[in-house]
Amino acid sequence: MATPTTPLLKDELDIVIPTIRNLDFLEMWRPFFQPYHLIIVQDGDPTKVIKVPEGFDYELYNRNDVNRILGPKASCISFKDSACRCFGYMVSKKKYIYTIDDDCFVAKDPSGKDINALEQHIKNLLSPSTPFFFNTLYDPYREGADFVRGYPFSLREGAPTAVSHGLWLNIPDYDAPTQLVKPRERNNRYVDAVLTIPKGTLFPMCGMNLAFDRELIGPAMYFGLMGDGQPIGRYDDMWAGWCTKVITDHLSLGIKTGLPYIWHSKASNPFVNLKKEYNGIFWQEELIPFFQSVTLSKEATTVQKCYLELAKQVRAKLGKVDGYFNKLADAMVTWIEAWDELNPPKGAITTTNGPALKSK
Ligand SMILES: O=c1ccn([C@@H]2O[C@H](COP(=O)(O)OP(=O)(O)O[C@H]3O[C@@H](CO)[C@H](O)[C@H]3O)[C@@H](O)[C@H]2O)c(=O)[nH]1
Ligand SMILES: [Mn+2]
Repeated sequence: MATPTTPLLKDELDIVIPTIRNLDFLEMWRPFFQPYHLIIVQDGDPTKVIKVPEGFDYELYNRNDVNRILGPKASCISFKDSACRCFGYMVSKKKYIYTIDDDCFVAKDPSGKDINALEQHIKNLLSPSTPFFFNTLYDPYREGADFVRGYPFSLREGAPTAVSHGLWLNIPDYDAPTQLVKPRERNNRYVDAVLTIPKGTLFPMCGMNLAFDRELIGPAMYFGLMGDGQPIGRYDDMWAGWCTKVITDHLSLGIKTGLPYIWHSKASNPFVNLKKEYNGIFWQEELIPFFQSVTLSKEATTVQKCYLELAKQVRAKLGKVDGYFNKLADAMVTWIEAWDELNPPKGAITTTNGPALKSK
């Protein structure tokens, strides 16, 4: 009788789910997610009771918990926007994070087999990336592939993978204008590939189906100031992705995109999205050149140091685009302070009582 295998990274990975809805979607993921610990970040009204399906090991945080745990530093955690999910990254104690939206379901591959998205993300994270030289046969570490002729042997060791960015079948993650002109467009194209995003190239990171190595890049995964009281929304994951990419480039880490796919079921309202996004659509024409021009010093040897240097440059160069970026630069610093308070270096004596877990 074959001994049951322990799920990969069972005790080293947390699944972070932001939610304002219910968590029925977990039933479909049960075969893949049940062995893992969930961190549920309940957004919106904290008096609303979110039912977690039986049999899952979880901790759940609502806005009252965020305020209780972070005190005044809670100001850096967005309210009424999926950006709140980054609070889950901060309170986790695990090496890896997988975050997924509550309207994302198990997709099927072309053979009709259910896709274990978590397993593919783990494979992506546990194998190196190739940011310094593009391999035309895609992921060279994958079964049945390799480096192609002309690929320098000195670069074949690759770089540690910090982020694994998955994709979506059915409802693609389009911005509001695209959603408005193509309301019925569905993504049915399953591309069987995992690519490393080359060094020096930015990308639009979507938080819907995303995994990362928290120890390599966690402090950079701040999803910004979005939603309630802010002039922008739905750019939380984009902001985190641009900050993360300049930092992984600087620290010689890799980011992969492609497999795994999930099935994205809900198209959010394009008119509501347009209101949330309109500043972002306009500002990003200034933000992209800013991130493309960012340089970090050789003293920036940790993610926190990189991030604080970045916050300084945001204030200096983007504050003139809009006063919002001064607030965001402050929030970036607060985020790092809160991160370091909740995640002191191993062996450090801590004064905080740590996050009080609300599990069952
Ligand atoms: O105020 C809110 C709104 C939503 N959530 C939770 O966040 C995710 C995503 O919500 P939703 O599926 O409604 O939004 P999409 O437009 O499909 O999401 C895309 O935009 C990104 C948001 O910037 C998101 O990551 C993308 O996938 C769900 O789990 C909601 O329950 C929330 O917590 N607060
Ligand atoms: Mn959605």
